Amino acid sequence: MSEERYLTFALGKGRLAKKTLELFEQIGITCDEMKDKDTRKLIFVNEEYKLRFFLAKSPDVPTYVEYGAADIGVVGKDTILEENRNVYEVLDLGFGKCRMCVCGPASAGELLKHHERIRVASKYPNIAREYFYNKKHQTVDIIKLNGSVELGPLVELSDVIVDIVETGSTLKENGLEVLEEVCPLSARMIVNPVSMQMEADRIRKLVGAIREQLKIQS
Ligand SMILES: Nc1ncnc2c1ncn2[C@@H]1O[C@H](COP(=O)(O)OP(=O)(O)OP(=O)(O)O)[C@@H](O)[C@H]1O
Ligand SMILES: O=P(O)(O)OC[C@H]1O[C@H](OP(=O)(O)OP(=O)(O)O)[C@H](O)[C@@H]1O
Repeated sequence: MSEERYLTFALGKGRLAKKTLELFEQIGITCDEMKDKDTRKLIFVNEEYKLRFFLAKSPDVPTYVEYGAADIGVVGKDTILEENRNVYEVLDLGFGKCRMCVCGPASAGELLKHHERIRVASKYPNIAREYFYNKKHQTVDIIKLNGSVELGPLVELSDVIVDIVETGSTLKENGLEVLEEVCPLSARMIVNPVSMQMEADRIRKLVGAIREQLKIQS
């Protein structure tokens, strides 16, 4: 009889990782080694269930999953939309809730209303392009930034930004506001299409257990 292969998980580093591991713990899947903040180890194994976990930069998670280097990934919907990889999105995990929004000074509202050719700064150029060109049919100039995107309008690099809003405090502290909502976001589970077939039973059981756990919590 062939030995069961490891099911590999790629988890986005940062805000979502802790919640993801908590959720796995609630359904009995533990990986204590991963909690050690000082470790330089990259891959963690749960021998009992034949699982492997690794943390990766969020935008790389859909890449690992598309190529099958990971069977399953957990990442924000923003990253899924931006990276547009060939993966199945199987579950909304319900945490990491926030919104993708067009933000700027109140005065930029007029520029949006009149479909002016504005400058849009964003860490998410593909989401910004999809929204302005395909949804709003508005020609804009998109400027890619890698963080602290709110600086864009403050230093006049851009008229508006497309960025994540959670509590709204970053906007408020910088005299900016939400002008339009692009879409709601939360953490999602994604699966490699081949793994979905080859490991159908294990993945179905896992997704079922998580879904039940999420129901209990809500
Ligand atoms: N306030 C928030 N700001 C950013 N992301 C948020 C927020 N709230 C929830 N999220 C979700 O958490 C995910 C991870 O965000 P986080 O900033 O921790 O990691 P990241 O995208 O890898 O960023 P970086 O590498 O720049 O730190 C986001 O992709 C998003 O789906
Ligand atoms: O509505 P809020 O609760 O204020 O959260 C939104 C802020 O958090 C994120 O930035 P992050 O902290 O990830 O840093 P970054 O700007 O370097 O990406 C996001 O890009 C906003 O700036």
